[in-house]
Amino acid sequence: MDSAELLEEYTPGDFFFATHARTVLGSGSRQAFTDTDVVSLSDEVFAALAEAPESLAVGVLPFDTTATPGHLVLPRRVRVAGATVSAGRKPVAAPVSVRAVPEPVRHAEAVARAVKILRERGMRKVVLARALDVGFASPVPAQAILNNLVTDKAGGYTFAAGLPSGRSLIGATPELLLSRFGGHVVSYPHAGSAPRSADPVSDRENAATLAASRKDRTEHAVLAEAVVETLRPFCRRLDVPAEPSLVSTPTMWHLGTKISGELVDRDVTALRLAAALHPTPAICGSPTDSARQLVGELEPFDRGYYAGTVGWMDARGDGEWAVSIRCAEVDTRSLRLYAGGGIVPASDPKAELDETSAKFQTLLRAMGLEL
Ligand SMILES: C=C(O[C@@H]1C=C(C(=O)O)C=C[C@H]1O)C(=O)O
Repeated sequence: MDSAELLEEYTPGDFFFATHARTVLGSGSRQAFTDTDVVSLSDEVFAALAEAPESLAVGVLPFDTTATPGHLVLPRRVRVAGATVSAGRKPVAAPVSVRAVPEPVRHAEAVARAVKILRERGMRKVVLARALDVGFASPVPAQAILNNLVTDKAGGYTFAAGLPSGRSLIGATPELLLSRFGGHVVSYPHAGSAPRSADPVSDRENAATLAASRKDRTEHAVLAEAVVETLRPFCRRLDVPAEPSLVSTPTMWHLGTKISGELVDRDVTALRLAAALHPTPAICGSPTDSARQLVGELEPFDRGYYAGTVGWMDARGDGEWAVSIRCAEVDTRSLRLYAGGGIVPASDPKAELDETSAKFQTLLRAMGLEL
């Protein structure tokens, strides 16, 4: 089966996950698992895969795994092909309404409050997000949006996943939470951001400024340290570059650290490892519990499955789990786009607001919108 056909066949409710190496399409559900205890969810799913070794488990974990259930399915039909080649962009009808939640100025105020609270409480980082609600006159063309994300090469992991509500999470994220193939594990945390520019000179300047930014390097170090600390007990060897590198998508520059290791115990599955890492300070903060609580205090909405993880696992326990950012929760005639950014005591509210606007561009471009 060719990967372009899998993309063409995607219908809302299906699971779709495309990387530079493979495209996975899961349709229908022969068994579904919905649980707020991620450890038992991982174990249940792994046990079910043992009974259906030719299948895959696919799905999502939410941002707040204690409040919102993880949702995984063994699809009725799983098809896997090579890297996705797209046949070209598709038109997306213009929306009839766009509303920021909260108002941009309120987001900047929340960032200013976060900066103050971080200093008062001695916290290192919190990630604050905002949303855009977009309404359409006719059903949202989810397949066309997914198609355009693939065509734009908008992120290393282009995904769509059905949610318990019947809605779908659709996006293209650059960030790998965890992959496991045999004893080999990789995590590629991203933190520290700057927008791309159409002008090559300012584009290079933005990248150089990011690479040299003390604030962004601190923000990144908090994340890389947390990922290393969580993976260390599971690994007999862990390779951690001393310096973050510059990574890019068509819309953003980031600082990324590619961490790879060899597992002590191959019985630890990809999903268990992803659940142990989640929520990293890329999307929550540090310390984790205080940051999660602060997110609840400062954001005027529930994140649901934004800033969670999306991916697949097989019967060997191998799999790939990406951080579910640069995405939208798609309903019948509306969708909600999310974008967040890491706040540290040295953050500037206006710059953080601009960073979320830049991050919205991944989805807005796929929808043919210039905002
Ligand atoms: C939270 C998001 O992105 C995350 C936050 C980043 C940052 O603060 O610099 C960078 C990459 C992502 O880990 C998002 O896109 O919504």
